[in-house]
Amino acid sequence: MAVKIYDTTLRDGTQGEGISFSVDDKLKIAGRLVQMGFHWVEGGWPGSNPKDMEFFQRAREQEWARSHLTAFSSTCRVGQRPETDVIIQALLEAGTYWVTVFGKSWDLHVTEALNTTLDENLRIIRETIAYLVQQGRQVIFDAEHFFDGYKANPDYARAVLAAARDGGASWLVLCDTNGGSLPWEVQEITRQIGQEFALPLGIHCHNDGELAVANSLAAVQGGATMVQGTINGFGERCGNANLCSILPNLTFKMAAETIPREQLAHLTELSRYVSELANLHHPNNLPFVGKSAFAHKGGIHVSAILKNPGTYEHLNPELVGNERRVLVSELSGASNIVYKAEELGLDLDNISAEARAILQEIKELEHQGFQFEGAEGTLELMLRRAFENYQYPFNLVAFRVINEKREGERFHSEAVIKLQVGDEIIHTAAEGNGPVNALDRCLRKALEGVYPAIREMQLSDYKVRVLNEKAGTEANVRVLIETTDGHDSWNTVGVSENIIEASWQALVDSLAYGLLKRKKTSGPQE
Ligand SMILES: CC(=O)SCCNC(=O)CCNC(=O)[C@H](O)C(C)(C)COP(=O)(O)OP(=O)(O)OC[C@H]1O[C@@H](n2cnc3c(N)ncnc32)[C@H](O)[C@@H]1OP(=O)(O)O
Ligand SMILES: CC(=O)C(=O)O
Repeated sequence: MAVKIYDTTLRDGTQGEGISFSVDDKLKIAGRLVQMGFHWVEGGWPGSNPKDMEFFQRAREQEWARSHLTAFSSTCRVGQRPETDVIIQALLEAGTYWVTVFGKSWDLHVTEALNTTLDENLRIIRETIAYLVQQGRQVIFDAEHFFDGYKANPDYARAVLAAARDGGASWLVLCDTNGGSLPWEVQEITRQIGQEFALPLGIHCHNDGELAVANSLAAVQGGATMVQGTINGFGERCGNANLCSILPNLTFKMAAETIPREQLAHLTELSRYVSELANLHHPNNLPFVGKSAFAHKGGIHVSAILKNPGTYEHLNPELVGNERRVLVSELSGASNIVYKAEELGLDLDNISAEARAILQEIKELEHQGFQFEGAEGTLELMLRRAFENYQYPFNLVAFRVINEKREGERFHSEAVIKLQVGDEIIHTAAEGNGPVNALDRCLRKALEGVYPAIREMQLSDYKVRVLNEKAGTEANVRVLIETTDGHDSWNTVGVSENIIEASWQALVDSLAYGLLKRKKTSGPQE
């Protein structure tokens, strides 16, 4: 079975709240989709806005390989003829060989939204498609609200498809525009339409009932051979069918021929790239492509995947370019420690007494408020201390922070630190706009001469979480710090009832871990 993949991220995806791509972004995304072998890329609606018009002008200079670029539009307006309708003329100006036209297939929409007669709707669909075909275009017809329309008035919904066919459409796409249909309805209605119409069928689902992926797969079971959707399920209201889930399900579970299998290994990268260009967080729990899609936390799970990954994974993550991860937390068993130690290249003989001891320490620290799954830097330092006799590159002798606020003057903080580095004692002082900033500056000042690599490390995020709010200002706090060296970033954690001490722990780990990473990639420090 072959199923063609039609991407509408650049059109229906941009109808999602908070999503707006520049023309450059759209061209970049289109380029990636082409590289991966998507069959159609719907670039936008040229009659809607100048940005989409510019996209189609610039898209002519881009390489389309075996993918088709398609431009989207409504039919001509009620009472108009396509040859004089501005929206249809803009569609032709886009200059694409493929065009996608949507029309109403639910009688309610014809009378209420279009405010016209059922016959006039059939006329604008038929005449628009016939005109576009006459202008040398291949037309995909999106039958808007098809499933709702079919349930309300099946004869009229069929008449709409017949009008599109008679106009010369190449594909009939059944749309679950309001996203409220159920998989078995979609499968059965698609099957019935497939028996009545000789044209190939497509499916376009929205996710309002959280069933867009299931409905798209059901349509394929019912005979559809084109699936429309978007990357990450972006789209109007709750979004469209997510192609990042549909593609692996079709390919690996339903044995359908879609895009080349080797290209599916770029799916995770594509999904994250599109989120990045949309300036949106990439949800960890996205199936197949999310950071947590193959992350194992419970000790029982990790123990089993060490024996056979298939015990808790429905698919090999490499097939979609994702990776298996093991998290360490209070829900870990010794297996999580063994897995993590192996990943770090530490010499650990299976489940040893040391592994059990460190596991116990982790559970106790999490009870105090530490959270290691979000602080891989602190965790790695702990494991290396336990299994490799890792020594910190510096040790605290003492520090003092002075805060002063005088009426009418700015808050003033100053830190003084005494550190031991090898045999040397380093004594420094620095000011900052707050106590943590003063400590951070002072610590760097003390260490930069000995470890110049620290100059490249910047604190990129600092989060404080009060752990037992009821204790008020006496509460324990957790400080999570993210640090970057411009290429990579890492997280470290500290917990104390004193926010300065918690910050100090996380700060020290952030620099120590940065130096460790540096040593691992480029050998010993200068
Ligand atoms: C199901 C879907 O997702 S379809 C795609 C929806 N996407 C968008 O709407 C985004 C792009 N849209 C736009 O830029 C604008 O809405 C435009 C340029 C298309 C139209 O703008 P305007 O001319 O100002 O009209 P407006 O948006 O207020 O109303 C839509 C008009 O299109 C008509 N219309 C709706 N569907 C169709 C159709 N399939 N065929 C013909 N006309 C249609 C409506 O009846 C309404 O006409 P009216 O003003 O005479 O009542
Ligand atoms: C065509 C379309 O976007 C829809 O029916 O949802």
